[in-house]
Amino acid sequence: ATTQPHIVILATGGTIAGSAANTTQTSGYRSGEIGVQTLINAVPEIKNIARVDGLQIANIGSENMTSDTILKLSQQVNMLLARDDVDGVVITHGTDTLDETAYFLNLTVKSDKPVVFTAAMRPATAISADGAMNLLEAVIVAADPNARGRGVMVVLNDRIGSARFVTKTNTTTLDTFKAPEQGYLGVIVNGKPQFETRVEKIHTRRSVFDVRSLRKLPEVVIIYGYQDDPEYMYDAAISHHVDGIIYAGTGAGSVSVRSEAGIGKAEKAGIIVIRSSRTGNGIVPADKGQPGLVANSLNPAKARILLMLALTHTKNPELIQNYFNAY
Ligand SMILES: NC(=O)C[C@H](N)C(=O)O
Repeated sequence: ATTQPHIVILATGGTIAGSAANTTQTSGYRSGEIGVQTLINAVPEIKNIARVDGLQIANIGSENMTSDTILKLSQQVNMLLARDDVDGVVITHGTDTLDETAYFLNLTVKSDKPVVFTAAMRPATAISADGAMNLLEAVIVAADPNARGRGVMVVLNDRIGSARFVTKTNTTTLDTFKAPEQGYLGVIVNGKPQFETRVEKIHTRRSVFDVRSLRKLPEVVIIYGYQDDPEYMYDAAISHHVDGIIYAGTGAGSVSVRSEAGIGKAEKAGIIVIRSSRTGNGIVPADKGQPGLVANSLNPAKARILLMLALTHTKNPELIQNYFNAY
């Protein structure tokens, strides 16, 4: 069995490690209760696929994930994948902010070896809990040589999604991770991954972003656009000396007169502002006369991740826009 691939499972918490008072409870339970070794022991089938080690990074609901923790996670994954005796990693994570951490690693992992995020929608204590199959399928993908070089992946519900594109689209259902525009990278059928597409956007080894010795990420906040949205949200961001603002804009990133005034003030204060869309799909065009830079097809939360990384390199708006077009 020494010829089996060696996969390291890094656990951060979430519903996959959640526990509820009874078998029918699927909300209001506690996330991040069960340790990584218990998660692994619950899926003995993993032994047929790979030799696995577990590492507990955190045990939290992903609404409490922080920039400091994702930075440390990326550094840990880079160290693991640099080792000849590690073939891939699986990361268990809460679904609520999984797309943010996965996209951060998609931009900062310097390796072609597979990095696979997985999670669950039902706590481990529920009937038909999805965590065990998701963990097994994540290990299957991480152990597959054909999974190399595809960027960071998200495996849930028999699908392989790209961290660049998939996001949580439903509050409670099992098939919540989707990318309506771009679809999936592939599927897992009867324990075998079948890859169908590749991502064009730059990721992992080709990404210019290197956080291996970075101590702290810049601070970027998100301001939501809606009817009567007040200018004082921008005043608050400016007085807190944030480094960047993502505008989660209406429609194709349209800006109210009040937001326009706020964005103008923020830019005068040296803050980079990116217009994205609250619709969750489509590209925000860089129309003349509109303030700020544009997020391309990144949702507001992922645009925040890329802006934090871009700001570790430059404050030059043209260069930052180039990153948003390419990543
Ligand atoms: N399904 C989940 O994992 C939700 C949970 N609140 C989390 O993100 O940690």
